[in-house]
Amino acid sequence: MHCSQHLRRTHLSTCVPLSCGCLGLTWSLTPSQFSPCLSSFLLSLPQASRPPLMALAHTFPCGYIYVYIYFLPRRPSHSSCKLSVYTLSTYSRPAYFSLRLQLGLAPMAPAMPPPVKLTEGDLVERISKGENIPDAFVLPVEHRPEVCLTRSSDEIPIVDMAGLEGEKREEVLALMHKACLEWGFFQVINHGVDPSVMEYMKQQVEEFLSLPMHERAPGGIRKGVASQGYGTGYVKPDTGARDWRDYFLLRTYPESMRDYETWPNRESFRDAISKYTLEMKKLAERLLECLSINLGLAPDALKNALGELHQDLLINHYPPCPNPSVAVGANKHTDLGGVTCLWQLDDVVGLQVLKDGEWYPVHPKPGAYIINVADMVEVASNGIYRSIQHRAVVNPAKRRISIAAFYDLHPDAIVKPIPELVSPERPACPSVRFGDHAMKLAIETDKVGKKVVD
Ligand SMILES: O=C(O)CCC(=O)C(=O)O
Ligand SMILES: [Fe+2]
Repeated sequence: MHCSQHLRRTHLSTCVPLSCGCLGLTWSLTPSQFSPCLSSFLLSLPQASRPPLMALAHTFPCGYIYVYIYFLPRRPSHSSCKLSVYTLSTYSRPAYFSLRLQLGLAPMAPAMPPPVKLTEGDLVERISKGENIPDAFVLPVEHRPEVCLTRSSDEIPIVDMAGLEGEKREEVLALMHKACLEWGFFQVINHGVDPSVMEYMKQQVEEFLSLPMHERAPGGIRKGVASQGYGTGYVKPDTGARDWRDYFLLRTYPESMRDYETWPNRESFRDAISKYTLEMKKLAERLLECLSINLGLAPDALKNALGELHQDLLINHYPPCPNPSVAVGANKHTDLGGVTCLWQLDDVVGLQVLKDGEWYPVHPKPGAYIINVADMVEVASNGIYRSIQHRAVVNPAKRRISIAAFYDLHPDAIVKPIPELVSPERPACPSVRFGDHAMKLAIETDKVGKKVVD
């Protein structure tokens, strides 16, 4: 039987001929409809008549993956089959991999497109000057952010840390505990970070972002996921799209790991970074103490469980986006380390937190920090505290800047659930080597074979 006819008859009510002619069909099925449909068709064929060669390739017009399936004739009776090309226009990358796995193929297609090499001109900041957003940023429909108008960020607890020093201490700790359990996120005010250092940092960051690119990135645009410096987003394996953000990533502790070659050669900027990151270190350590106490542990329990601090600072720069409903600034993720202290610099909304399947915006509160539990505290707390997914959406009018200070770990640090938090009712979750965990993202990006900056 002619494969394409069988497929058409059995499964495709919406097929239309390819506009370029003769070779195949185009479907407009959703990924969830599609994957079971095609794979069950292929698997239902008797072994002998399964197409002997099937190659899948893809490209990203409009952010979708097109999958081409080539069937070559196996037997003379199949000669009429020749070569059939099926173009699947709504097909997401995870569905693509899962289809390949279901068909017994390696997750990677044999021939992947070569890595896309970008130059300075491809930073989002430059692209944002255009009227349209390039296809590389367009998310598959199911990943597009809805701008949530109904949820209020007031629901995310605000913890006044000034109360920790006085008679309200128990109340403040209890609020933090509740926030960690229910949200994995909270905001802090009166957090003790020197306001003059915050102001200095803000001014230096704004000045930095107005510098010409060769001064912002003296060592060139950041290379690869593991290096420091100024750069731009990668293709995300789960969406196939790039984030609409550029960023400056730097390791700040231990101090010996500061890669000054990638920092702009400006005394005041370096000074601001040093002062600011020291404040962030102190804040994170204080928070880890509170979280430890709230878990019924000694104040230094989480700090000891995480080991030496490898602090990373990420200055996120989200230029205005001509079509924010189809792109995202930072795609949904959890943070890798212990805790994150995030500062949204201006009055531009962007951060959203996932709770019970809904995205809640976190409106910037002047001078406040947004604190979130990250993956390694989830492990150390044996899952009592969870590292919650969040993302940043973009807008057409204003650029947005946020600064995240990550309490990251030595790559060899092995984080285990703290023994006091393990019980027969709550058996130990698996231990994690931080370096392996952090490399997961990079490896996944490599697997896809399509790094943005090579
Ligand atoms: O910009 C934001 O609000 C969020 C950024 C973020 O989550 C991150 O950099 O890990
Ligand atoms: Fe994050």
